[in-house]
Amino acid sequence: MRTSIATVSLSGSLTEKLTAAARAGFDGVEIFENDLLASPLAPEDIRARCADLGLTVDLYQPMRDVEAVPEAEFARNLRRARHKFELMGRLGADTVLVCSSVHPLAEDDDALAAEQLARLADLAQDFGVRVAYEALAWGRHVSTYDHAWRIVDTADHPALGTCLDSFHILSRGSEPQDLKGIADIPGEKIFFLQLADAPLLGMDVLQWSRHHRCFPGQGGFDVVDLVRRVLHTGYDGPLSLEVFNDVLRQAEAGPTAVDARRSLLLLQEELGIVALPAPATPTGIAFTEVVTPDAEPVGALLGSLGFARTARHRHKPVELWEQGEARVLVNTGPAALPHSRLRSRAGTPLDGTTLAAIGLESPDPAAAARRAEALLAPVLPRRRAAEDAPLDAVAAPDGTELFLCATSRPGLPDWRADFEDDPHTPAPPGELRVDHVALTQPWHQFDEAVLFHRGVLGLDPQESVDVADPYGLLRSRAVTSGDGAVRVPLTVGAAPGDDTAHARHIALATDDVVAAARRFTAAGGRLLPIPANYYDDLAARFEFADGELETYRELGILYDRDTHGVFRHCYTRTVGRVFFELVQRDGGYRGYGAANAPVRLAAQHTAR
Ligand SMILES: O=C(O)c1ccc(O)c(O)c1
Ligand SMILES: [Mg+2]
Repeated sequence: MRTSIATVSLSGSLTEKLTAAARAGFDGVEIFENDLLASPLAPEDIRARCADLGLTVDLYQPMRDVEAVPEAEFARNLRRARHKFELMGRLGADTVLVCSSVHPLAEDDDALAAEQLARLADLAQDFGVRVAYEALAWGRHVSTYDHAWRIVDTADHPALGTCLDSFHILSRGSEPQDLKGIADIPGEKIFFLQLADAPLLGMDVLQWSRHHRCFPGQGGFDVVDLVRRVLHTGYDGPLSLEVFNDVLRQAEAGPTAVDARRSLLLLQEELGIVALPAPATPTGIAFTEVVTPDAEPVGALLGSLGFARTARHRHKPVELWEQGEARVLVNTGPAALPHSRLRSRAGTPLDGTTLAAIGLESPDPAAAARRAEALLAPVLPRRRAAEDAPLDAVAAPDGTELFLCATSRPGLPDWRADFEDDPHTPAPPGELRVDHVALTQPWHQFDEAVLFHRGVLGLDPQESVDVADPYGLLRSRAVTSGDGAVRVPLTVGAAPGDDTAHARHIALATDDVVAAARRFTAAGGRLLPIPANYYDDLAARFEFADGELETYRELGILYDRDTHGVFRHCYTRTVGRVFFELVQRDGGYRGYGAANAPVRLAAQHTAR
């Protein structure tokens, strides 16, 4: 099906919006009136620009407060409409959206609304234009799609149809009986279909619509079900995204358009109208990769955690550190350089150390890369050098490199083959494995990141939680594989220069966090000190065995429980923007210690 996007969903000038939409592969656009009014381009130039970019102008919108008004008022509306229909001819747009009136003079009179909309449609017809009437969820008298359709049906005019908008419909209720009426609308009378999702918030519907819409798959509405119902009517117009969102208004148009189109591809895949390579959900973490200008502090930290440097890359400045099943690459190559230009909030240069890549163990690396590419993820060069193994890798929205790995699997390229073992240092027999890898995200990319990890990698998003940081509020949402072998909490919300809240971390699972913490400190490692107040509160909330709480207090071990089990965890100091966590997950505990995160974040700010 054709896909379209409303210019209001993208930031920048009209030209920037059009370019971004075309580059992301959209077939058309809805031109929002304000974008046209603010553009220095004449309508004919906009039309030509769209044609050059391969875009059709699928809708001009909105016309407001047209119907069910006193005759003198309606005469003025027709005059206004004539101007707009002329403009649409110059623009090359054949459909105009009229949203249901919020005008104080509008009357609760369906017959009048139908009669006036028919007269509007008469005029539109003279200009070769069609009118699509849409119920705003907060319309004064018409606020539901079935009411708007009844009026259109009564008007019975070939140039008048309805526009369905998933937000207005689903924000008012999405029980099957609320949606049954869609089947009664003939497909050819649905002139347009606008799609938006939204998080389920208990708030005023106008504010919800104007500030919190998101792309399908990023909120809580069942947009797929709605579109399926609309397609059953025979509707064959475009699937068009109309997302009013405060964050997207500030984000760059190019990446937003890609995010938008990925959302539509996934929606069409669910509907069975687009075939994409099937997801090959990762089965484990093969490695994590830290880039750093100086391998020494990272190596010292890894050493205290019981890791040993077991191998080196054959032609790149990359070391492999191993302990148990956990593997960390330490890369001091050119990738480490751009980060060294980062500045902290205080303006001081940041240590560029960061977690820049993850190796995901994949059941089928090539297929996983094909799916990622089909979903518009940048595919990274398969070989960095002629001698390297041809590895499949793609970039996540934030630039994190995701290597799709087949570790020690015969017949498939093996990242491990690029490393030469140090004959003197075998991997230590430790017990650590990666429990989770926490990836902080740029503030404007959270919804995109969650959709990417779900749609591209096949990971399941978990509940979203808010975490208080001393200098902001962070939102955190983990994406996981069904068996928990891959767990990636995504976090966002910190000011860009806040290096504490932006630090990423690798959590290592152990069966005995007290023993692991003691080994770490005995090896010279320093754990993050946790305030005494925290332990006083723990004593109030839980009962502990004799001496247990004292041990946690002494080491800085945090404690949490859910309905399944118990979580004990502690943190190393931070190097640049990377730290480690030791975790003990017992009895099927599902979370990540979110209840403790505010204390941890405050302690990390203090430690800096
Ligand atoms: O918020 C609004 O005014 C508005 C305008 C046009 C639309 O298509 C819509 O869904 C909402
Ligand atoms: Mg709309």
